[in-house]
Amino acid sequence: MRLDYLSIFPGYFDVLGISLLGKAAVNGLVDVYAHDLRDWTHDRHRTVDDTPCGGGAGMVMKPDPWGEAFDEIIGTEPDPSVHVVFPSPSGEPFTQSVAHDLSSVERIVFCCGRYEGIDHRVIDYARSMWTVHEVSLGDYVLNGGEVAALAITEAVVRLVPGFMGNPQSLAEESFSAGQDGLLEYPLFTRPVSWRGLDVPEVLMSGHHGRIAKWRRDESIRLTRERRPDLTDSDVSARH
Ligand SMILES: CC(C)N1CCN(Cc2ccc(Cn3ccc4ccc(-c5n[nH]c(N)c5C#N)cc43)cc2)CC1
Repeated sequence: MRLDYLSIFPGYFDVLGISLLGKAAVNGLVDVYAHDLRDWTHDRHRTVDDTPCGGGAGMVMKPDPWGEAFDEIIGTEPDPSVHVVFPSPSGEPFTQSVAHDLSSVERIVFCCGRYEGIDHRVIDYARSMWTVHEVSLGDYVLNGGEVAALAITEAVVRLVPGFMGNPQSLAEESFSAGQDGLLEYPLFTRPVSWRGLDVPEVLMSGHHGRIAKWRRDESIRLTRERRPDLTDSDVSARH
């Protein structure tokens, strides 16, 4: 998998050389390339923004540098196998399902906007050339797309076959299909007693059936309390 990042702050992506992502890069599972959008400007100030047409607050990212960067980094021929991700506050929700879909893609280009956003023609042009995902991490406001691109990267790359040491741990996670969309149960490890707080006895019983039931009940309880949106009527009826 090749990952490209276009940003006026390419240094954000230095972190991808650390920890698991670093290992994936070393193992050749993932190739990471960060690019400074200003390298495709031609004025002395390396200008990437301008005032919004029609007025309004803030600045908008000019289309020209993006187009020239696309030409050099991706190419000038349409190729639907290239997936271009635009993090955006007005994007579709980024979900585990989208992460799963992207984990089997060979090439992803992340376009990280700043200011009030990117001239919409850039996204329209990208849609005419590649497979585009305009996605939002959630209903809160970031200053740009870089942090979102990092989060999306981690969610996607950890699903790439061969990346995680223990693929079984992926199967038991929240939001993965295998858990009926329920939140994960509480986790415990040694010591059994810690600052007057004990591990639930059932988990030390060695009775696998009771343990499985306790975990399921806890997942249902937590999901009903914290994420009623995840419990549809069918799921509620089943539990
Ligand atoms: C009326 C008019 C003046 N308002 C102007 C501000 N608009 C919202 C607005 C707010 C901040 C930014 C900053 N920004 C630039 C690129 C960019 C990419 C992603 C995100 C982002 N924020 N939150 C997420 N979950 C995101 C994701 N993924 C934020 C970004 C861009 C846009 C709302 C309308």
